[in-house]
Amino acid sequence: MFTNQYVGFIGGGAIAEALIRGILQAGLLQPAQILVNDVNENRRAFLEASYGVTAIADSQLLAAKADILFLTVKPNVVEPLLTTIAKAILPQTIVVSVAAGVRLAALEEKLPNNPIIRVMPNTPVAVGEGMSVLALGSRSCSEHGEKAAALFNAVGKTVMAGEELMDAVTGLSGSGPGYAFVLIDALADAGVRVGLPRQMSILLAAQTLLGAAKMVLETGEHPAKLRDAVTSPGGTTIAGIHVMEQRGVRAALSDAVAVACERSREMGKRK
Ligand SMILES: NC(=O)C1=CN([C@@H]2O[C@H](COP(=O)(O)OP(=O)(O)OC[C@H]3O[C@@H](n4cnc5c(N)ncnc54)[C@H](OP(=O)(O)O)[C@@H]3O)[C@@H](O)[C@H]2O)C=CC1
Ligand SMILES: O=C(O)[C@@H]1CCC=N1
Repeated sequence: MFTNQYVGFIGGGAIAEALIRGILQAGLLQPAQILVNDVNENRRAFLEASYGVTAIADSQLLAAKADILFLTVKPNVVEPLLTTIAKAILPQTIVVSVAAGVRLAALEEKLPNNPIIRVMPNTPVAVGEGMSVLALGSRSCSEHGEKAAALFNAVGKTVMAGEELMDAVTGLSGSGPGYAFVLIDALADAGVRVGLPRQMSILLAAQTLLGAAKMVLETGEHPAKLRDAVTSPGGTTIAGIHVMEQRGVRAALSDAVAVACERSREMGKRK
């Protein structure tokens, strides 16, 4: 599907690196097929040295070469960047924007000919366990969607959705690894508090969340049913869960997702 094709990234930061690492690890593309642009020369050199990809200092040159072009800059940089590359990009190039809050309509206005796809991935794409949600723009057909989905399927799970769900997706799975790292860190600290060595505690916390997540995905059971199976009557787990409920862990997570979703909405309104 990607033979003799170039995949370009403008913006070589955290999410671009996670995608490049995951895509190469999956063997979907060869390093020579990946082109990267970043304003920072050191960053370009780092990506070239670490992954064997080709760094291009001029974003217009990269845009002109890419068959699929990822926009992996911060949301406020997307529109000026599109003004810069609009004349250079070929009309058949598929543009994939991962910028939080940036609407398809705004992208399509700036690039009037290209098929555009808006995606919200997350950083676990770096280890093949990403969660990416794709929304097709008005000029994208199913073939464009399948091509983009193939890249994201290689680095995790993929769902197609309407753009109206993107702010909610951003609040849950886009930002979600951040919440999960806080939880793992907090559990690891808690383990240290009750006497576990630090490294062992981090392993126990991370593997426990990984195992629980895998059980939800593999059994298809409702998480509440799986939780019930851990909680022996009068036992340890129900004693711990009682404290979580008392301290509002559920409500805190609910508010975290709602506030992040709202933040994504606000970013979409910004001119
Ligand atoms: N990180 C995440 O978990 C996720 C991020 N996203 C989205 O991905 C995008 C990038 O986020 P993230 O990777 O975290 O951000 P980073 O700041 O890590 O990466 C952005 C990179 O782009 C560079 N840059 C800035 N301006 C330009 C330009 N005009 N041309 C080329 N490169 C430029 C930045 O350099 P400098 O720092 O010097 O300005 C930086 O290296 C955002 O829109 C975000 O919403 C989406 C899903 C998840
Ligand atoms: O924090 C952010 O704005 C980006 C979007 C989703 C995850 N990181």
